[in-house]
Amino acid sequence: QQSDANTLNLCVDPDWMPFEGLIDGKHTGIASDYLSLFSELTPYSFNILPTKSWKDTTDRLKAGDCDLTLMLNSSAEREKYLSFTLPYFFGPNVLVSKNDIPFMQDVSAIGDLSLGVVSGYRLLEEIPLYYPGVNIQVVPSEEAGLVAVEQGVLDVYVGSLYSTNLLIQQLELTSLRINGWISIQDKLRIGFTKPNEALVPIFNQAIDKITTAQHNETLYRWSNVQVIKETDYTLLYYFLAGGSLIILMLLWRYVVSAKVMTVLSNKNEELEQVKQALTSANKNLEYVSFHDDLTALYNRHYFMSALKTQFARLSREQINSVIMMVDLDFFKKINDQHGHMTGDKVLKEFAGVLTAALRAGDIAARWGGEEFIVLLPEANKTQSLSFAKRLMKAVEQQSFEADIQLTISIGMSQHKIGDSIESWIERADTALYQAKNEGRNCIKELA
Ligand SMILES: Nc1nc2c(ncn2[C@@H]2O[C@H](COP(=O)(O)OP(=O)(O)OP(=O)(O)O)[C@@H](O)[C@H]2O)c(=O)[nH]1
Repeated sequence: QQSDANTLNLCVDPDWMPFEGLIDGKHTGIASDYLSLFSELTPYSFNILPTKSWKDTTDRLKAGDCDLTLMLNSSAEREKYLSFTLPYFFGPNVLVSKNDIPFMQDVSAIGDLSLGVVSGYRLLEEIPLYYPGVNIQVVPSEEAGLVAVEQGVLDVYVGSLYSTNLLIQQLELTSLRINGWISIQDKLRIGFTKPNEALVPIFNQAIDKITTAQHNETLYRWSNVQVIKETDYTLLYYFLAGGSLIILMLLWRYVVSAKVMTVLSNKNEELEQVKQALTSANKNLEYVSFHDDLTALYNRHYFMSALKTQFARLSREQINSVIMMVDLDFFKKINDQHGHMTGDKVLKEFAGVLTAALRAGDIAARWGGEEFIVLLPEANKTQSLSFAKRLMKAVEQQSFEADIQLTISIGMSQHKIGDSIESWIERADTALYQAKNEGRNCIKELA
């Protein structure tokens, strides 16, 4: 249902502030900041199809009316109809209860208490998996869950720190406290419907380009996280007039509650620190597991999983695509003559030259040592040959560390009917072997 090739139909969650919302039909929240970034960093523009609820949004994604949604966790259920980018926004999930429940370090501390979870949220799939036996009560929305805790119908509610905290403030649910945290974090990604899964690597590249400063700016603009700790002094004033005995009693009560508040406030600080440490550790882990640390290109593991995601569609629709193996010639000599450190610099410089030559949607990765692999989806023979020649020329013109004159050998294979991922890569590898045997600094192709 795309209105033109570069316009995507976007469905959002109309009621999940500060992540996103539709206010008078206008998209707002953290997701709207990221939408502006994606409009700049990709060739796509977005047409927002208004929906009434998150359920309506998921129904329209399943029906294929929308092409994507911007901020959601992946889950086994959602993988059935969506393909996900890398996560780009991380946030903790917290436990909310009335004041009189002690601080809860994770879901296991809940015991027999009832726990409210919103219908359709991924937490509903994952909490029973990680914490079997918890007394879960399904609620229709975050607001309904928090109000149920305020009214004593539910003991605890679990949800995102940012959205629950905003709702507690907006609805003035002053008896509620953010009173613990759970180890299941939100890792929010873009979800594309299956017919649009080819866009995943393009948006992954855009996500890679978002700077830490841009992430932080968005987080600070919208999160405004102030864990609520207000004390109601009205009763105190009233009883003060009543007599010194009552004053003494109240003073005693006040001292006790102040102590509780201090403990709570320390816990909230701890929670904030844990949250920050978790967020950056997770980001780092994601990055390290998908990238090569020397060249900062994707690694073999990421390449294989991205290829797997695209392969079914390329095969099914018989889309012309090419795999290219690129190997630096006589690299051992460079190490031997100039040292390993110089060798490392040359590898990094080459990765820069390779990255600059890519089109949006191409995926390049370090295959191992001085060998690199490139997937050119939707490229015919002429286009891929011209890419290979352009790359060889760029390497020839690059002034590498220590004035090294580098050349490369390239083996290419066009995807053909009946190919498996392995047979396709193996032909590119054989073509590279031939290029090496025929004197290097050349391109060989196996159909
Ligand atoms: N500096 C550096 N060298 C590496 C790295 N990984 C692999 N190498 C070196 O790359 C060299 C590859 O040598 P060979 O497989 O003989 O290939 P070659 O010398 O490039 O020769 P041809 O590929 O046949 O042209 C070895 O000396 C490895 O030690 C790395 O991360 N840094």
